[in-house]
Amino acid sequence: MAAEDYDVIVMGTSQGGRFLPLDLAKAGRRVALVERGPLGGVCVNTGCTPTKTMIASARLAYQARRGAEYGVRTGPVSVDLAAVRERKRDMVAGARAGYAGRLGLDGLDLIAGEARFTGPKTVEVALTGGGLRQLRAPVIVVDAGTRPRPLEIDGAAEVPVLDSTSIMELDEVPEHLIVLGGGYISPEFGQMFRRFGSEVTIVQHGPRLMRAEDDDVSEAVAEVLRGEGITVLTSATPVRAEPAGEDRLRLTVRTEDGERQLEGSHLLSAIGRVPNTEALTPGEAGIRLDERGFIEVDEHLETSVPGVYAMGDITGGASFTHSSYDDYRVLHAQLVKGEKASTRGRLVPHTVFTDPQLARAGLTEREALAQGREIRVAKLPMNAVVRALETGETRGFMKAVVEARTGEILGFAVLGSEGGEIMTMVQVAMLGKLTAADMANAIFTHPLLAEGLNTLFSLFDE
Ligand SMILES: Cc1cc2nc3c(=O)[nH]c(=O)nc-3n(C[C@H](O)[C@H](O)[C@H](O)COP(=O)(O)OP(=O)(O)OC[C@H]3O[C@@H](n4cnc5c(N)ncnc54)[C@H](O)[C@@H]3O)c2cc1C
Ligand SMILES: NC(=O)c1ccc[n+]([C@@H]2O[C@H](COP(=O)([O-])OP(=O)(O)OC[C@H]3O[C@@H](n4cnc5c(N)ncnc54)[C@H](O)[C@@H]3O)[C@@H](O)[C@H]2O)c1
Repeated sequence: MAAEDYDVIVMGTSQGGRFLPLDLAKAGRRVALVERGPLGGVCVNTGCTPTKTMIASARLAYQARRGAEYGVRTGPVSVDLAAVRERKRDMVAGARAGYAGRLGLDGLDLIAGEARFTGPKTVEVALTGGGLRQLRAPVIVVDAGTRPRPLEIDGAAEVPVLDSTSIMELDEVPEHLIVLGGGYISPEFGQMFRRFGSEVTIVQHGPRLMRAEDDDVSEAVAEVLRGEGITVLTSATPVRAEPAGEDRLRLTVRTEDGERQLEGSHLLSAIGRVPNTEALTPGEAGIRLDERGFIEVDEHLETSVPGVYAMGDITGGASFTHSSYDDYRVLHAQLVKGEKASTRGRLVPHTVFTDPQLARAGLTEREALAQGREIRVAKLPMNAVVRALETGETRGFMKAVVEARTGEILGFAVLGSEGGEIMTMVQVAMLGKLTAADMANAIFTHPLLAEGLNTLFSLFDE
């Protein structure tokens, strides 16, 4: 079968995969866009959009139960998970349709199917509707993402194991949800389902939740979760799963005090993600993978094969929608505008959508010390922020790490109400090279959460 020639082939329709082909087609290139799943990738379909939509329902349930604290009487609160799911499905459908509506462009061929490399610049697509197509292009962009890491413990095949996608399709609130993992997904879903009414046990094999954070930060997150009635087990490794009577399962975990058995109604595995590289057969093109199976790229996002680029989670870097979107910026500059662009030195923040949110930009205290920097650290509990007191959202704290001599802000973490927004203010200050003194002396409106930043950064004056 003769190959069809294109200027560019893009695989995957996520952050870059959804914008880059449009830009390229508008610039007069002939583009093939190949997608094996629903349009929009993980973020829109099974990641950010649905989770944050469901988290909003969970927060409302939580707030409703706290009504009396604010002098507001509410009746008993119950959650209709099927209705929560419906709201989530509508949100996802809307986001997906919004993107699909923009695709009708001359020069852009959307091909539904699974792409695989057959050579450095040739791709075969197994069409969703049956049949094959052969494509060829001098430039190929891979935005094929990741999927949940499968649980590989004894008995995993004998019990239903939910992942971050299937758990959002439940229509009844689990009686007791056991969550494996202590990264991003586990606390977001753990707290969500606790607020929906489940008993929740989090099993984290590391000694702390969110190990990339400083100890005091991850301890505070665990405290918040425990405060809502979630059992958080750390240094606990799942070793075996088995059925335990009707609709129940038993999980054996290895802890420092020996083996322990947990019984629950549902099991969610959130133990990380693996790259979608198998189906892609990158070896056929000579594309080098790292030891974890992710695609190796340089600072320009070019793989070991010139003209073949990769972006997003499949490159094994920060796994966020905004970092994937920034990869798009880098590729847009190079492939559309013909400029040089790089991922080097970029400041990638993150926000975990627990309530309160955990957010960070820049270095942790541990990372700054490991770099041999002379630092000063200030911490302010959220209950010292007037707005937090007034709104009854006093859990958590803010933490700033600055260079001792110059006051340069090296890092900022917050566990607090609207933590992501607060962190972003400090991130902007970091981008603008403002110092701790600038933040201490700025006039912020009273009584905003932002005002707490005056107080936090003033602590460096003491
Ligand atoms: C539950 C959950 C919640 C999340 N919440 C957040 C959040 O709040 N904020 C945030 O920043 N990030 C969040 N993320 C992470 C975010 O979703 C990802 O970082 C982001 O989607 C990565 O985008 P990507 O460009 O790597 O591609 P992906 O979104 O992974 O999309 C890859 C696409 O490629 C397609 N594909 C794969 N292989 C092939 C092939 N061979 N042929 C054709 N098509 C193929 C797939 O079908 C998919 O559509 C969350 C993730 C999960 C799982
Ligand atoms: N708010 C957000 O930005 C957001 C939300 C959800 C997911 N995400 C993205 O999705 C990605 C995947 O999230 P995740 O939480 O699955 O992965 P993760 O890599 O963040 O965390 C995996 C967790 O599983 C634990 N673990 C690993 N193997 C285990 C095992 N065998 N048994 C028990 N625990 C084990 C690890 O110690 C770690 O705590 C993240 O990298 C993140 O970037 C982002």
